Amino acid sequence: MRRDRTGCTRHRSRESTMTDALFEDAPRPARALGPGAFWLPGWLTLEQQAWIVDRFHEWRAGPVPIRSATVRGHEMSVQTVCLGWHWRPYQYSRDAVDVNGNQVLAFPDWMLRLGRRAIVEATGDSRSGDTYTPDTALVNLYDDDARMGMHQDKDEATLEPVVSLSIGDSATFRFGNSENRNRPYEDIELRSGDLFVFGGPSRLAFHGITKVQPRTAPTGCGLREGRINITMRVTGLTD
Ligand SMILES: O=C(O)CCC(=O)C(=O)O
Ligand SMILES: [Fe+2]
Repeated sequence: MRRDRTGCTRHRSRESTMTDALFEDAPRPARALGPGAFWLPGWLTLEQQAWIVDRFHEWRAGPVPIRSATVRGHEMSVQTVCLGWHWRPYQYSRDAVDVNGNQVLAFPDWMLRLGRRAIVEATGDSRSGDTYTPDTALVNLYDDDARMGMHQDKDEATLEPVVSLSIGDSATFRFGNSENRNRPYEDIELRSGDLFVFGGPSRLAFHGITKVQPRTAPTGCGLREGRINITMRVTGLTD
């Protein structure tokens, strides 16, 4: 038994222990996919991921239960629960008028602090940590077959950056251009613990999830199957 770099416990044969030194997982350095778009692999520790998954189980139960939003008569394959403001295609409200009319849970303080740290570490701009004030989070749950088509996050009244955190199964994230959903785009694999930030000139880039890789969630992340993605945003709305 050994622990890998992410603290993940795995059972290993003697042979695989020997070959690890030869064929380690390639390192995944932080990188920019475009101006204002930053990918920081392995940003959350397994402990943080498991703690957030515990919170997710609280959120999904209510006061507004997790549900698949209906877009032009079709249910999305992803299920969503919101914090701070409730999102439905294509607007925000405090009350979940398309679910049960209840007010969504408040946006938690710890998530505000996490969002600020994410922005500072992604952009390298320490001042942004004082001003970035996300007031909503969309928490998406993907099963093996769930996808999210190419879209822009444009229901917010500001162009403040979006902070995205992934936990559980890996997924193929397609990050494109701001003109349309076609090429040029780049496909990257978002794994459990990865941070992705898009703001500035990339804030309105089209993006989506083309595939979830079942059974790739690392041991200890809190999810045995499926994928959670949290996107924090600044709605720019007031009551
Ligand atoms: O699941 C993801 O990584 C992306 C989610 C997303 O684009 C959204 O919720 O608007
Ligand atoms: Fe999005």
